[in-house]
Amino acid sequence: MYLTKEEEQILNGEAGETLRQAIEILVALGDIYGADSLIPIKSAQIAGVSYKTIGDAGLEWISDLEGQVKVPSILNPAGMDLEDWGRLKISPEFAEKQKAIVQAYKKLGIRCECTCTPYTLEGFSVGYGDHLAWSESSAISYANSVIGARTNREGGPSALSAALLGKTANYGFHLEENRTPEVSIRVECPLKESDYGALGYVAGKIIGSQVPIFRLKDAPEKDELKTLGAAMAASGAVALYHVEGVTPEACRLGFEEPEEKIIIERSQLDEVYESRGRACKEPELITIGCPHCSAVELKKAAELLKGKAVSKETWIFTSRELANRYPEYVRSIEESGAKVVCDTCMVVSPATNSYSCVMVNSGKAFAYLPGMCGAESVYGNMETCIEEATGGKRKKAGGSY
Ligand SMILES: C[C@@](O)(CCOP(=O)(O)O)CC(=O)O
Ligand code: SF4
Repeated sequence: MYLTKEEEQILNGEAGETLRQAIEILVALGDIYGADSLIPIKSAQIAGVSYKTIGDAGLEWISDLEGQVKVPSILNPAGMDLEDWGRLKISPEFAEKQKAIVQAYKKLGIRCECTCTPYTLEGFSVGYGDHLAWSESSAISYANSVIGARTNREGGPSALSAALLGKTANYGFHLEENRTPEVSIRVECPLKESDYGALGYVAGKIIGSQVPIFRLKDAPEKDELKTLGAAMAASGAVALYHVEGVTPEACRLGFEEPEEKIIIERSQLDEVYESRGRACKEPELITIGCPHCSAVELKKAAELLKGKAVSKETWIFTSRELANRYPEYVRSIEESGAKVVCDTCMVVSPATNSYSCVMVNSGKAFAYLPGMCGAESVYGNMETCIEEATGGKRKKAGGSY
């Protein structure tokens, strides 16, 4: 791989040990994947924040790093709500470690709003064709597919290295030729909301890490694309997809039909919804917001919960910025007894590990909860999740239940 004189000096340790390590990681990846050079990036999104997933070894590594990131950089969800960790009964020991991890990242100049939907935040804009180094799989999929930006599936350490250098190795999805669809997926039935999560769950299992182009009957909304991509990245390893007539590259570049073709039927999606009888019958916990809820999703949850009371533990995850921007939605949700939780999620928080059956409206959470939290997962749309949470109960006049 070609390195500039300055990059050579960094590799020789002339800019300090942190940058030497960082460039070493990027050069190693570049050599493995055949990159010609390092290229500048617009931003970095760094996964590997929850103490539950990175542990003491991760904390130690980050704490030893020095210097400042060179591009706008932001963190993925942590293991707890950083302002109110007691509400999901996180232990003080965990909280101490988690705070230390976030502090260590902050010292490097990284924004500590912990979210997997950074593209919704003020001052973190991402545009078509931008090169990025992002590492949370749903955010990667959204940036690549829905925005038309360019990022590989970075790991936490490589995204952090890229943030510190302001560069990444030029291979994979940074190159136009690797962004062409390899398989076409036709779906004839109409799709709505959580159907896209079910579709992503089914599609990801079939296509693994291929780049698909979807031919759909309806044009999905942004949140539906978010949920589709998140699920495909979890049940498979899809980092980029196109939707004919919808996503920017499909519209601008007009791809040819790939040779490999798949048809997904309604019955395959129905099987995901039918998980309830198979896995567990009685969810003890309801979780919404994987990926983190958008303003539209928060509003919908608030409307569905208005005047109702939850009888089961119910957590709704979003970014702190959106929760602060829409206090009226948060109020409506919390008046029902449900909790709006920021900075974390049902997958990376240790809180979920104390439940054995969890209901979700996310194909990604559906795929990950058994492995990452030891809980069976049950799939439903947001309405069904809220019905399950409230048991159909309405709040009595005067506010008592
Ligand atoms: C589950 C996931 O969304 C977040 C957990 O990863 P981490 O704790 O940020 O390394 C990982 C991913 O899918 O990229
Ligand atoms: S909410 Fe879902 S998409 Fe976001 S970090 Fe957690 S598991 Fe990943």
